[in-house]
Amino acid sequence: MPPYYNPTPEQLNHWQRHARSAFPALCRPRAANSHKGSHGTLALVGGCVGMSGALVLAGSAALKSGCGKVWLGFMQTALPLPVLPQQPEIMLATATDLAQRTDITACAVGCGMGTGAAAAAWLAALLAQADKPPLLLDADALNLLAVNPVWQHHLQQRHGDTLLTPHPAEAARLLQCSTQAIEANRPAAAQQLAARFRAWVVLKGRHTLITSPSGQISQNHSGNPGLATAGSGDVLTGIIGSLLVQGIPTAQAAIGGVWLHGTAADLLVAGGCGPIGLTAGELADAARWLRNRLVVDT
Ligand SMILES: NC(=O)C1=CN([C@@H]2O[C@H](COP(=O)(O)OP(=O)(O)OC[C@H]3O[C@@H](n4cnc5c(N)ncnc54)[C@H](OP(=O)(O)O)[C@@H]3O)[C@@H](O)[C@H]2O)[C@@H](O)CC1
Ligand SMILES: Nc1ncnc2c1ncn2[C@@H]1O[C@H](COP(=O)(O)OP(=O)(O)O)[C@@H](O)[C@H]1O
Repeated sequence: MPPYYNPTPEQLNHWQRHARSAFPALCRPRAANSHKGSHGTLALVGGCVGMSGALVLAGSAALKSGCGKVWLGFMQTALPLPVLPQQPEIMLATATDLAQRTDITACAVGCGMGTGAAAAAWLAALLAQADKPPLLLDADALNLLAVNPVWQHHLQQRHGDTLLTPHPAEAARLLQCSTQAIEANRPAAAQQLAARFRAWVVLKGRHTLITSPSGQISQNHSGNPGLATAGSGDVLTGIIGSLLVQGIPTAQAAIGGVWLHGTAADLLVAGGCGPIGLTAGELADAARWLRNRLVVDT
C-alpha cells in the first residue's frame, strides 16, 4: 500500500457508508464484460502556452477517476509534446483539431486556457452549438464568459447539462461584484449563478457548495487547506468530467466528485502528505485508491 494511504478502519468505514448512501453510482463495480467504450470519452480543452500543466493534471485525474478515454485539446498552434511521457494513455490534439471529433461523451473547458483571441474564438464556436454533450466550464472559460453577454445567452439556451466550477473570484467576475460579496453570502451567489445560466454550479473554497439548476444546494465537508495549491481545481475538473462520461447522474458526479477530491486530500493529510506541500498531482492517485475502496462487492 502506498505509504500515504493508511486511514483507520473507522475512518474508511465512515467514508464508505457516506459515499454508498449519498452517491451510490460512484460505488458500483464495473461490469465484468465492460470495455473502454463503456466508460466514456472525456475531452478536456485548455492548456495555452505555459499552462499545459493545468490540462495534463486534469487529464491524468480524469483517467485515474475511471473514464475510458481522455483527449486533451491544447490551445496552442502545435502540440507541446507528441506524447505525455508520464501518461502516454492520454491522447493529444490541438483544440482546433479536437473540435472536429464526434466521439466525445462530454467536454470540460478552461483549465489553463488563457483568455486570448484563440481561446475566445474556440469558446464562441462551441457555445454557438446548442445541442452538445454535457459541458463543464472552469477557470479561463468562466473568465471569458464573464465579459461576453452574447455567449452567456448562448449558454442559457443549451440543451445538454451545463456545469460551472468557479472559485470565488471567478464567481465574482461572472456576477460583476467583489469576491468579498461572494464570500459574504455563498449560497445566494451559487443560486444566482445556477439560475442565470440554468447550470449546475460548484462554488469552490472551504465547504464547497454544489447547486442544481433549480437552486437546490448541497454543502461539501471534505477537504482541507492542503488543497490551496496550484492545480487542485484542475484536478477537480478532471474528476467531475470523468464521472460525467461514466454515466453517473450529474448530481452524483458533481456532489460526489467534490467529495472524492476533498476526501483524497484528507486521506493524504492523514498519511502525513500535507497539508503543507501537498501537490495537486498527488490527489488523482489518492482519489483512485479511495474510489476502488468505495465499490460495493457483488
Ligand atoms: N500548472 C498550471 O498550468 C496551472 C494553471 N492554472 C491556470 O491558471 C489560470 C488562472 O487561474 P488562477 O485561479 O490562478 O487565476 P485567477 O482566476 O485570476 O485567480 C487569481 C485571482 O483570484 C483570487 N482567488 C483565487 N482563488 C480564490 C479563492 N479560492 N478565494 C478567493 N479569491 C481567490 C486571487 O485573489 P488574491 O487572494 O490573490 O487577491 C487572485 O486575484 C487558469 O486557467 C488555471 O486553470 C492554475 O490552475 C495553476 C496551475
Ligand atoms: N482551505 C481549503 N479547504 C478546502 N478546500 C479548499 C481550500 N482551498 C482550496 N480548496 C479547494 O481546492 C480547489 C482549488 O481550485 P482553484 O481555485 O480553481 O485552483 P487552481 O486554479 O489552482 O486549480 C477547489 O476545489 C477548492 O474548493
